[in-house]
Amino acid sequence: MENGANASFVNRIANPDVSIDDLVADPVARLRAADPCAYEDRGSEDKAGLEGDWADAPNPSSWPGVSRPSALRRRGVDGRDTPGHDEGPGHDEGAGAVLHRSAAPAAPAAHAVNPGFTPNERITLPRHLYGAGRPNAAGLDLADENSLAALAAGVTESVRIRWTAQPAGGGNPPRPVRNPADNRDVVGTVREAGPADIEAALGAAAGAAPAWAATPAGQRAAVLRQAADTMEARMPVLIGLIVREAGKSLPGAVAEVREAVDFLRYYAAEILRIAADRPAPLGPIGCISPWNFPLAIFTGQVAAALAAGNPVLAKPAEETPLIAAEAVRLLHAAGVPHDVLHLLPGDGSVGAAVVADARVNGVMFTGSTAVARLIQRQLAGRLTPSGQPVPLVAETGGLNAMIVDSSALAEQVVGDVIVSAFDSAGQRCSALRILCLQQDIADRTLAMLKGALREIAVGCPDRLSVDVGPVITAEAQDSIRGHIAAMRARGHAVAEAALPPGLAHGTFVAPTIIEIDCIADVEREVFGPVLHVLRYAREDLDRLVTDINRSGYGLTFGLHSRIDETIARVTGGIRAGNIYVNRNIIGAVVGVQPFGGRGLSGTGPKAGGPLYLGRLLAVPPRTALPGVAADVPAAAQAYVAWLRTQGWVREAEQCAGFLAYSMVGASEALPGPVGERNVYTLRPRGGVAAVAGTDSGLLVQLGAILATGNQALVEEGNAARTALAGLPPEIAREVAIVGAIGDAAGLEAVLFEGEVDALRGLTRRLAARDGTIVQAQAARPDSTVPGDAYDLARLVQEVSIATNTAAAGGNASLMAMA
Ligand SMILES: NC(=O)c1ccc[n+]([C@@H]2O[C@H](COP(=O)([O-])OP(=O)(O)OC[C@H]3O[C@@H](n4cnc5c(N)ncnc54)[C@H](O)[C@@H]3O)[C@@H](O)[C@H]2O)c1
Ligand SMILES: N[C@@H](CCC=O)C(=O)O
Repeated sequence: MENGANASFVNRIANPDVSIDDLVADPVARLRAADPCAYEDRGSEDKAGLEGDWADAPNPSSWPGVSRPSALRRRGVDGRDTPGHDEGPGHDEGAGAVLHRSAAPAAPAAHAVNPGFTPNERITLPRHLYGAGRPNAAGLDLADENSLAALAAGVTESVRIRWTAQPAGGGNPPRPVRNPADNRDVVGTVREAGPADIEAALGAAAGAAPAWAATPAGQRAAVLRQAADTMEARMPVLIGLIVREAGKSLPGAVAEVREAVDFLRYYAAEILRIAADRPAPLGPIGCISPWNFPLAIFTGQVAAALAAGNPVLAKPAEETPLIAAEAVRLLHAAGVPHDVLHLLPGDGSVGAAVVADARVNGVMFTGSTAVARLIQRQLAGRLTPSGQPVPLVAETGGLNAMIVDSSALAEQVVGDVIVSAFDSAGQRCSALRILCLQQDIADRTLAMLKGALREIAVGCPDRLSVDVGPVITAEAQDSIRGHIAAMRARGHAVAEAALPPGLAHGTFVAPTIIEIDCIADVEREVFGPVLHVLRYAREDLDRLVTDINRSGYGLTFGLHSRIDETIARVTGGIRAGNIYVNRNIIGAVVGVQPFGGRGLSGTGPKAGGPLYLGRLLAVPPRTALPGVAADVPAAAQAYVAWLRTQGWVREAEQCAGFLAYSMVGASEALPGPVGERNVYTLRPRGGVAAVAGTDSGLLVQLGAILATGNQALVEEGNAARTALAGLPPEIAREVAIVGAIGDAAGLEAVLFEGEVDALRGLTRRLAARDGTIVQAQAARPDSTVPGDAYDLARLVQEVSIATNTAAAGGNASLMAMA
């Protein structure tokens, strides 16, 4: 079964009703017999491009465009006369006609090929993967001619629409939004928000906060679900807009709409899950999003904030305001009141004005690490009405690596690497930046990668044949090209794909591979189609993991290996939020692979994960993951016992509560497709500072820190430190006495108890630091319930591990089914 037995073959070989003759029958002959017209007249185009290389990849997450009908090469999916592009035959035909004539035949239904076929009831249908309460977002089969006809009609409609984006107040004079694949194509116009628009939106949002907070969770969830249904139904039109405004490929745009729909349904389900706690919202939230997921991330932030009962000031990226405006129109139409959700298009200055306003009680930001730090500095010193530092959820960039050892299957590695590095023209925070190949297999794998590089089709992404579209702006293009030129000048070997002619009006960058000598050769996140490749010796594996961790980023990480011990060792040692084993490292699915990083890559909580809504509430639910078994460290238990022996009765009670509510060490398998195992796990964060004005406060903080498996960092100048005298050695080991908290290495979070002015000062000191964004959490002054003084969810590190279980020898879980 090793090496390439696919799941259906494995399933059939285990079926006693399938004869040997049937099993070994030629599948092509079988298809022809089922539909004599199938595969006629496709000639040599069937073998063109990547299709032949990847079509059999067993990974369910392989490049979504691989099954595209290659007969559509060089032809706009909407039949539009796209200027400057090579027009294939028939470009002047109507869209439906073009697609109808050139699309691949729809695959015959399974029962037509195999008359005895009945679906296995134990294999969940895609729509029901996440249970009855949350339908999976519908996809769009780009190899099916009916789907393509619907897509063509939607895209054509999308081209006819005069897309606009503006704030409710009217905004500044209009400016055109151009297609990055062809700057002569004006997609629509945006009126950016001016100071009066921002002020009006903030005033209205603050005024609307009580009513939205009082709206029952069920009603808010219903509105989000309605928006999800509308968005799903409108998928083809939205795809047309996303492709033109953001330069996304057609498969990428399908995934984008699906992710947005999933976010809406996920957060609707989540608010219902925790509604019994009657969670109180924070108040107006600023949602600031990037251009690279202009619908999904924009919608995800907004949906979460709305679900939690907060009004929203939504600031999309300046490059992609049109799709954001359409999402807001859909949400308003679904029932979100206009004074609750405000679109504020504009550049960073609009975002900065929202962040600066005292009425804003939380900020959700996705974008660069540098801007996240600016926002933290702007928020420093401000507190919410409940006396907490204003929450900042920042999801930022990554220097993502993949390690491939000599046991990995080269063909599978190459497919996963090409997708990870070059899908979306490398413009994903999750994209693979550094590939680490074990020396023994490096030459062969690199040769295969360079071969695959030559096969990547770069071009205008409105064509199904195109794998890689433009980068977002001329500025981005210059910056990426500058990096490639600088690496070449430094003597690194560079291999570039060829750019086809006819792309002069777009901002394209050829997919590129650069060989490097060490991780430190890559100094920053290069946000484009550039893959760095490093060779390592087998005996240096641990050092390599350390070097990757040392970069300070921690977003995605990949490992290709067939050796279980290596998988356990590397996934246990790597510090990344999303870990992928024997598959590609992009395309996290909402609720399946909760997404987000650590260190320079983000603050958490993970988007599309169970802790997310808690951060958008004034008082988060105490038990974010009911029913999961934590693994509370022995030192934490011993600490509670010690407190009791010392007569700290109230403190011992509070800390015993922490033991009950700690989630550290918990692991949960999340639902997903067969052939993949998705485990969500909670690890200790690392160093957590205890900053307390009283002995009692410090003792309670220590209980929270130990209950979550972290190391306590206590300032040597802290007068309350004397309360820790006499700690038994097994507990004292978990406490480090440090100089200034702000300078402490490994600092991940801070617990605070004391005066308001001291808290304000602390937030300013934390914001002034470089490196990881560290936030403080103040003790709840009104806390009377044991385990309630601090939100323990903020002291754990969420990690998602997705493993392709079908990578070695087919899908064993299917084979094991009766
Ligand atoms: N971790 C994730 O989930 C994730 C997802 C997508 C993108 N990213 C990261 O985003 C970056 C690319 O996106 P980008 O170029 O749009 O990022 P960016 O930081 O330049 O901009 C992001 C948003 O912040 C706004 N902004 C800029 N300056 C601001 C300020 N001073 N105050 C408030 N808002 C301000 C921008 O207008 C935009 O809306 C990459 O680094 C990528 O890795 C991360
Ligand atoms: N969630 C997306 C990346 C978002 C950032 O760009 C992925 O998993 O590929």
